[in-house]
Amino acid sequence: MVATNFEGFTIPFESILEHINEGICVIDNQRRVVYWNSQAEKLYGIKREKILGSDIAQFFPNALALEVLKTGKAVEYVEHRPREGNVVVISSIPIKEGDTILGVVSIDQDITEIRKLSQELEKARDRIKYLEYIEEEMKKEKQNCSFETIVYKSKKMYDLIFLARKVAESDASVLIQGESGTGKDLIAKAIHRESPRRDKPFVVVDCSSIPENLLESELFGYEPGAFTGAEKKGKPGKFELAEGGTLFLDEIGEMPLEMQAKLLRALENREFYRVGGVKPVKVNIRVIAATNRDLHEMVRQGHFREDLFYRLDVVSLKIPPLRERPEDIPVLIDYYLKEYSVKNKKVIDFIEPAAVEMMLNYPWPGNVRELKNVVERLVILAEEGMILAEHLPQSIRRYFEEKGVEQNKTNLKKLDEIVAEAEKQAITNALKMTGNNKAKAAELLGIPRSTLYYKMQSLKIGCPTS
Ligand SMILES: Nc1ncnc2c1ncn2[C@@H]1O[C@H](COP(=O)(O)OP(=O)(O)OP(=O)(O)O)[C@@H](O)[C@H]1O
Repeated sequence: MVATNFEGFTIPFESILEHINEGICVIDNQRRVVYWNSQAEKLYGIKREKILGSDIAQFFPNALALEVLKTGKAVEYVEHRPREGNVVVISSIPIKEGDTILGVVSIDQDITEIRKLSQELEKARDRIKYLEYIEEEMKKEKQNCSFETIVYKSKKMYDLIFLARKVAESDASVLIQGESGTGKDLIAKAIHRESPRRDKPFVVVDCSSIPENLLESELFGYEPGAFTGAEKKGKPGKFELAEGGTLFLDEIGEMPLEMQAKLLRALENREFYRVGGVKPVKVNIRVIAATNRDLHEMVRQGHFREDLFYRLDVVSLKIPPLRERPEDIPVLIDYYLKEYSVKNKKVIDFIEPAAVEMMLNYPWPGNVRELKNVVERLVILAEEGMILAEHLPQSIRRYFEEKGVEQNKTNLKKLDEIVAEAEKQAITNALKMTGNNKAKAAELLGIPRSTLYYKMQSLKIGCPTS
């Protein structure tokens, strides 16, 4: 190796070339490898002793250096994949003396890691773009906050939403019934948002959470000084606050009977009295009521006024529980996976099939609310974008464990039946073979005679005719 002197200092090129990060290969004009540094050894896994002096084409038939040796023209930054998983960038420069080509030096830079990192970066960018996209889509849906936010695929829900959309255009009272978590609230809001009253208030009264003695003033408001502890100026009730819009009476089944009578009067006359008031207040509202109780049954038992029931139940919407519309489960899982992926900035790439299987077969007593919470939990617990069955809450896993035990019990019963069947067959055969001689049959079967009698009786075996 040539060394250059600079003011008496010999520059150790060999040592420098040995320690740089690029693989260096020099060939002479006979294509023989005359220099091969340690980085090239590492890069290509070929020891110096093996390659030095050999024709480079033996090791790299398509080596760029061969081309450069022919043309005498430098080629720079060409990407090359010498081995599976390796990416290098090669520059090959001819070594010339005048017009004569003496050889070629190639500088190979391993960019495998850089390439990997940039691919990761690209992937991360794609993920962010994906999350931004679904976030945008969901925002659009939420802005409407109408029927677009209701996720379903089942015929049952399709029919229900069809009816709800139709009724939204009218002013009819609506009674929404369904188990807790089936989406009564969601549908009530959607009806309001798609009704001509959409720009007016949607006022919610949760009849189950207001103490009985306050319910009247909550609904109808009160006049100044109506009762101790009341605000001096008096206060408008929910009826007045909903003027022009929709009053949503949630958990109507919890309303006390006495209050039901007052509510009925207000709904029929479209006017009411504030507590302590003497002047009737006129209102223009639409009423939507909801309950998870069986109102029909409550009417039958005298816990709910029949006249109020019919007043509210002009249009009846019964939301089926999730277990009765399993086709909705996958779309709901998908929807909430997207929602919580965005919220938690996590992309889910994989869900263990067992987890999906369990979610599809679970009866969801808490309906969509329960499913939504479970999916949120799964996204939070997911590691490296993977959701596993073990991430499901105990309640669901226990359900399947218990089901497994039941299953085993029935399998055991089957096993008993199989054994009895086999015994019956063996005894019948033995009796046939011995011409119904029970002593001989017992001997043949290797059991005491008493056991044979017992088995014949319990398995209801008569003496077979041959
Ligand atoms: N079809 C659906 N699509 C999307 N989300 C739904 C659907 N049904 C219910 N949800 C969601 O499930 C949760 C519970 O729904 P909601 O509060 O409307 O139920 P509910 O029947 O009013 O329950 P409760 O009787 O306990 O008040 C909400 O977060 C709601 O957004």
